[in-house]
Amino acid sequence: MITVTEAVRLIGENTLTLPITEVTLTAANGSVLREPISADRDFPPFHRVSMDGIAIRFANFQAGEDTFRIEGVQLAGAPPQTLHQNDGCLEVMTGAILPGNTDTVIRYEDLKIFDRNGIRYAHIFAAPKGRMQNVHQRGSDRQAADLLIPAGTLLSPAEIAVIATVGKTTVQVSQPLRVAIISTGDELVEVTEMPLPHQIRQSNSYLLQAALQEQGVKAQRFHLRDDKAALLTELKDLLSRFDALILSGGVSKGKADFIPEVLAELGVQKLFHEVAQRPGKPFWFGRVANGPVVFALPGNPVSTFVCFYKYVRPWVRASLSAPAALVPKAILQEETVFRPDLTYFLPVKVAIGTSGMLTAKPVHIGGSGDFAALLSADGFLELPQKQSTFSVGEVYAFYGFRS
Ligand SMILES: Nc1nc2c(c(=O)[nH]1)N[C@H]1C(S)=C(S)[C@@H](COP(=O)(O)OP(=O)(O)OC[C@H]3O[C@@H](n4cnc5c(N)ncnc54)[C@H](O)[C@@H]3O)O[C@H]1N2
Ligand code: MOO
Ligand SMILES: [Mg+2]
Repeated sequence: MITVTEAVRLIGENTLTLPITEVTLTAANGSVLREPISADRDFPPFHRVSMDGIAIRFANFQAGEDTFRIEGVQLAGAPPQTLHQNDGCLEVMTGAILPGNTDTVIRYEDLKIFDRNGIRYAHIFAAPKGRMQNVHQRGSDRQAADLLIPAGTLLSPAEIAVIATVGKTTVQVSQPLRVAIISTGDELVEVTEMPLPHQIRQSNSYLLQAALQEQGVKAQRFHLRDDKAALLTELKDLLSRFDALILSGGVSKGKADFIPEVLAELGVQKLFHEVAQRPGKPFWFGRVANGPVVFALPGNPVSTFVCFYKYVRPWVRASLSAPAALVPKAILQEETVFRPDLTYFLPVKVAIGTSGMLTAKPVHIGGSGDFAALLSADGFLELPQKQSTFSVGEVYAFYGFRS
């Protein structure tokens, strides 16, 4: 049996580097960027008018002028005009380039336009604060060639907008991770079936599929019987078609717990079996040399759950070259005693305390088969192996499963 820290290390040493693929911008959301994105021009690329109104030379206002003859209109999208008379003005619209020979924009709300002898004037009644008022200055956000988005970023709508503005219609991202979720067990029937008294509907593969979906991974589900020959044939096929297999069930000491021996027969090298933790002690992990990775998670649903968030999710993110998920700390709210020499993953409900820190209240759970108890929890606190009494006010790593 190995420690949680050892298990994390061994899994971390077996992250994959996925090949790069080029996708269209419209299909890139949720993928991991594999090329840096730089600014092709300054942001903004010209002095951009940011309010509808008029543009003047500030020096003229400073010299005492408050009424300006309107020379014309500068619309957004029109090539730049130039103010001809120093004491004149041009009407300007949000998004337009600032006209030549002007440096200040005054909003329509701060002026009055009137007509005298067929000539239009703007009279300002709220003094402009200074040069470049209401002008979004060229290069003030980013400069041409600045790095905007580093490789490894998980693309979200904010990145998609920036990639669009630099003129890229396709982008290099990580190829999708091919994951098979495999539930095992003769007691399990499909969700659509009516279980007999000695059967249950299977839920772990749905849990895993949903949790992977949150990481942008579309996994396929399979179900296999506790039949050694069938397991050998089916798992052999799945190992040849996927980057990772996530199994649930069949890894403990039962008469039908065939998974470790079947994987060994199929040439999957065992990296560990059994981790000093509760729940999830019978967790098995291995890999085909330079090939697919196999997580064989214990079947009890809460174990599957904990092992996913503690081990599988970080591996998925690292393999996608995505940044690691944040693991905040939370302040324990109730004394908890756990004597076995194991790391204990305690289900908790969290809140934001008066200090602004996360606080964690233990959620009672009837063992690792009681997954309904997780409906009242937000995640798990990792209570370290070396300690047995965990006091109020102590802080521990919190693995949340609600986004
Ligand atoms: N003699 C021992 N027995 C057990 C030990 C042990 O150390 N010595 N460990 C216990 C622990 S801890 C766990 S966790 C389980 C792990 O069992 P397996 O990985 O072998 O899983 P199964 O036996 O197939 O199933 C266990 C339990 O979980 C239910 N299950 C399985 N798959 C699903 C699914 N897809 N959806 C819903 N529920 C599922 C299954 O029906 C069983 O009730 O072993 C202990 N035993
Ligand atoms: O992992 Mo087992 O779930 O401790 O019951
Ligand atoms: Mg078993």
